[in-house]
Amino acid sequence: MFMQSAAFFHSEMIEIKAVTQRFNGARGPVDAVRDVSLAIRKGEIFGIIGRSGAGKSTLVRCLNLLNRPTSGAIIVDGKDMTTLNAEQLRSARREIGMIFQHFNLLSSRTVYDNIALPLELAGLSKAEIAKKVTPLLELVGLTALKDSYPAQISGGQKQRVGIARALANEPKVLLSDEATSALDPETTRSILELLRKINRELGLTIVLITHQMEVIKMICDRMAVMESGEVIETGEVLELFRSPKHEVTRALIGDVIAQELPQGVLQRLRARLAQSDAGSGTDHLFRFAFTGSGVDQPLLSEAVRKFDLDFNILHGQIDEIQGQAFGSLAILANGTTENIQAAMAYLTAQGVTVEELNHVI
Ligand SMILES: Nc1ncnc2c1ncn2[C@@H]1O[C@H](COP(=O)(O)OP(=O)(O)OP(=O)(O)O)[C@@H](O)[C@H]1O
Repeated sequence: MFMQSAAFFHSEMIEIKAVTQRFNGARGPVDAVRDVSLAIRKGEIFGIIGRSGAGKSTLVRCLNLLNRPTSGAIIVDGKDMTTLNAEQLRSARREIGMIFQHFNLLSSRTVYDNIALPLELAGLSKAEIAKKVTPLLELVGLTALKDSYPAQISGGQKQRVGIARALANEPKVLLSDEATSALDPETTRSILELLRKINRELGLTIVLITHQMEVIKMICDRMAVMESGEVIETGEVLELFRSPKHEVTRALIGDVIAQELPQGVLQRLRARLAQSDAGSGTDHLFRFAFTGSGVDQPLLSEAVRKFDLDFNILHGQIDEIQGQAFGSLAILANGTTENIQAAMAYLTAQGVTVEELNHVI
């Protein structure tokens, strides 16, 4: 009884302990991942975000030992992956499914046979395979397309095949390496909804890597931000959106705003901010984040009146993150430096998170 309870209370599905992955690049050794430690809980969707080259793919490939870390430990469901022999590793890998940006389907096999592949490799009979593949087709909504070939289906449908194939061995963990990066926004949303459904219905732990904050915002519970091989910030998604601490996290959030502004507006904005930075302008770009009751209070008009400012709303969004209303506004504020500072202090005191974006847009 006591022996079991230790395992029972073990709520971490994956522990990454001081992992470093060194490669010998053309210009000498490169630490693609440097001294990373993270704990990923059972049943959560954990997002890892970073710019291209930050080390996300390398880290996620360490989790199933597609990359063997140079140092450190990877513990999945209580097992240290780095100490397993070849046979043990094969069986541990069956508990970790993976999906990819370019789907990696076999073009000569039908949808059904692509999903069946891992089961064939595991030596199951045709009847056993049918028993597993049929409900998987149903789960991902592809029953009607089971006899189609990859060339005959859309990108979103291909990723659904990839997801069903990754689930065939009933894994405990699903790794997603930029699984929606090749898809349009609407298809991205439908694939992320499917991942959320699988997470809830099967209790599957999902580790998702992406370079898009939108993806994190839509489905992740907690997240880590990577830069130059290191994890620089980690926490609840809502908390990081509300008050990002690191410049890179702020810039990734700023990207969402920059992407949604029309090109002309963005150029004029950058020109105005450059003048202010050079000391001859009075514009400042801010992002205001509100949660809960702050969303529906007239705080902004109060600040404008009280401190004699002009606010030009450039971008606004009200979302739900982890079930809580979350509002974000990008505002170009114009006024004296003194008044702007006083207004921002006032808004902060009212519970608004205020962040200057001049240097990240
Ligand atoms: N096999 C390898 N040999 C040498 N260097 C490598 C190898 N794999 C990755 N790197 C280097 O490690 C760094 C991190 O790469 P990685 O692919 O993990 O980043 P990423 O965040 O996933 O970016 P992207 O989204 O562009 O793939 C890069 O500088 C890359 O050039």
